[in-house]
Amino acid sequence: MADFSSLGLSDWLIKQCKQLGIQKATPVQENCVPAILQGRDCMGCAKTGSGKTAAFVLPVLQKLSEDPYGIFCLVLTPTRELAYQIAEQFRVLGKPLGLRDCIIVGGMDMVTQALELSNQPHVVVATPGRLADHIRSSSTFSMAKIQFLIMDEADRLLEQGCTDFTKDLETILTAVPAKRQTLLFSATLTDTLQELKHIAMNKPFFWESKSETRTVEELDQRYILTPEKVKDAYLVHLIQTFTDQHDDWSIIIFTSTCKDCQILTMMLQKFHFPTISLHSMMKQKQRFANLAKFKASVYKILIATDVAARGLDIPTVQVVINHNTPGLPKIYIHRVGRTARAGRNGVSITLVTQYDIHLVHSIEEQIQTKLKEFPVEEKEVLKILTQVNVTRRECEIRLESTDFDEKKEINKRKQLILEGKDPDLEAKRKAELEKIRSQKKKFKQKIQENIDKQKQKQLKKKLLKRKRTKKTAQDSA
Ligand SMILES: Nc1ncnc2c1ncn2[C@@H]1O[C@H](COP(=O)(O)OP(=O)(O)OP(=O)(O)O)[C@@H](O)[C@H]1O
Repeated sequence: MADFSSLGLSDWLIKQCKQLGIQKATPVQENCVPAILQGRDCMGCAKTGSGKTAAFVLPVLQKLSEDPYGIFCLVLTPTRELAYQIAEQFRVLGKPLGLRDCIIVGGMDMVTQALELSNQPHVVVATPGRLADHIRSSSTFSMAKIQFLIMDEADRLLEQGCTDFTKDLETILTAVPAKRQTLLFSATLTDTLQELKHIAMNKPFFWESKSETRTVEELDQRYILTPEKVKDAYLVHLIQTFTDQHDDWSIIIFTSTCKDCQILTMMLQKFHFPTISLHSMMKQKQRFANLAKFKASVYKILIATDVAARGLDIPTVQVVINHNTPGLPKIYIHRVGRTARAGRNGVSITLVTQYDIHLVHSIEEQIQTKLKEFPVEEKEVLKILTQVNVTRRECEIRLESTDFDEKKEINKRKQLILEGKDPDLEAKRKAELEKIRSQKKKFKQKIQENIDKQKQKQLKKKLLKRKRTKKTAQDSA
């Protein structure tokens, strides 16, 4: 690992790093910092927990100190919690500069944010949706002079997943100047490289950590094969074992849906585990409060959806449990990357049902590592099976008696309205699309059936012809 002084960083920044216990540059910092200081666009792809944030924060602060003005730098990131974490790094490292930052994320007061933006902060850290709203609705601030556009978790920002940022990114990209430095970072950049090259247009410096595996060596990656019905009993057993054995361990459990996240939280609380949840159906203030309590180890277990899968840096997390096997290797890489960060050790355990085995194979292929089985005393699990499943059912019934599903529907409708769509028309459009899709499927099936029939006919004809030729040959012989 290189000394920060050899990277071209100023003494005050090196001193600031030292105060934080950051002595030597990690490879992504060693390679990207000099290129950024030279004024180049940069794409950095390095494993989770390898210090990508400081790789862009440090050179930006150095450039800012040479010519301080606002708004100098815009950082985009997919989740609200991550925006706060990045802003914190800017604030801590940029303290000697008297850095002014501003966080623009959904779920928080828009008027306060507009005021902060009009005060020309040096650095704006934002999620795309809320920033685009401000750009569309306000003329009290300008992004026209920014020198740096940074996209952290850049591949997620470009993905058209459950949250599609495309339109908001278009709005933001028209508000920032063409002459700028663009920096793109993620642990999984490679799938979206071509799209990203359109954003970082000036022959970007591309750096990718050279390693066969895509997860860190310090991570012990395990799986447990379990029938769906026994999954929760395994979960309770695992947590009981870890909490019995380690006082200071924190655990993140990832679930596939907000509802599952809520039910599991209720269930583990019933078993008196110090559990708290994080998902997108919660009010933003509650989300921040829960995360803060987990970070402070007031609660040792965080149950979360993929809203917590990327970027979050919580050193006490020793274990990540995937309650569902992630459908995409990329999601797996980010989830398990919440532990074993910055050279520490960690364990990940993925609960796998018989229907998920193909997913595990594609994860293993991508990460170039075989997951090992996690040994569990099955007898112990079976002992608690009935109690766990009864408790889960009770929690499900309790949740059904609240307006959780209704809230979800309302949230969906709210989101559509914010996007300028009519929820009823959208529902109709979706139903029609579904109808067309199923008609197409039926049509395809019919065509396939016809092709198969024709093939069979041709085959029969061929066989018959062959038989006849053989017979004529025999006759003439
Ligand atoms: N040079 C360094 N030496 C030691 N620790 C470092 C160094 N640089 C950063 N760190 C620490 O490493 C941890 C992980 O860094 P960071 O959050 O930037 O990782 P990342 O690469 O962005 O991970 P992810 O892909 O999960 O977002 C942080 O706690 C950070 O303070």
